[in-house]
Amino acid sequence: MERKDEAEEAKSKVSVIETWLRKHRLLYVGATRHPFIHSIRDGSVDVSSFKRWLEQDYIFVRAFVPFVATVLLKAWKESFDATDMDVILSGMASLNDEFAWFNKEASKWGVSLTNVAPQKANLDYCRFLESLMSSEVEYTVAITAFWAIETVYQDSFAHCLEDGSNTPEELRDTCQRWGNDGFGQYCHALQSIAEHHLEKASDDVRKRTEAAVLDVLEYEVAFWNMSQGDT
Ligand SMILES: Cc1ncc(CO)c(N)n1
Repeated sequence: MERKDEAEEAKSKVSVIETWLRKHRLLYVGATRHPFIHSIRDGSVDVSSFKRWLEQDYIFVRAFVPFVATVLLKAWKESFDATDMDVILSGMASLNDEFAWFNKEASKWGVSLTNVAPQKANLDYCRFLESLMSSEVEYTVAITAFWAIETVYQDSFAHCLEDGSNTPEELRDTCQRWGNDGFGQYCHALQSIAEHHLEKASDDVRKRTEAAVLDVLEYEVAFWNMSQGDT
C-alpha cells in the first residue's frame, strides 16, 4: 500500500475541535439554535425577553473583559506566536465598542443598564469565567473556552441573518453585532489558535479543555433560558 504524503495526511485529519463538535453535536446545537434565537429569527420574540437578555448580557460582558485580559496575559507568557496576541487584542478592542453599543441599544429600548441585578444563570456563568482567570488554568484551556464563548454568539446570531429569516428590523443590529462576517473570521482565527495549541497539548490538558468547552455550552443554554424567563 502506498504511503500518503504528509500534506495529504494533514488534510484528511479531523481537528480536535471538529471531533468535539461532532461528539457533542446535540449540546452545541442546543446552545446555538435555542428557542430564544428561533424566536428572534422567526420574529415572534417577546420584547421583555429581549430586554432581559440585553440587561443581563451587559453584566456578562463586564465580566468577560477581565477574562479576556487574562487570556491576553497567558498568550504573552505561553505562546511564541505573536499573532495570538494580535487576535486577542482585536477582540478586546471590539469589546470596547461593544460597551458603547450596549448603551446605545439600551436607550433605544428604554432599558437602564445601571442597577441591574444579575440573575442566577448569569452569576453562575460569571463565576465560571472567574475560575478560568486563575493563573493555574493553562492558556490552551482559556483560549479554547474563549473561542467557544464567542462562537456560540456568532453561530446563533448569524443564523438570524440567513436567507429566509424573519428577524424584525429593530433586532437586526444586535444580530449584526455578532453575526457579521468579520466576527465570523475572528472566531475562525481564534479556532486556529486554539487548535494549534490543542495539537501540542498533553492528554490531561486536552481533557480539561474539552470539559471547559462543555461547561461553556451548558452555561450558554442556561443564559438563553434565563433570557426567556425560564429560570
Ligand atoms: C452570554 C454571552 N456569551 C457570549 C457572548 C459573546 O461575547 C456574550 N456577549 N454573552
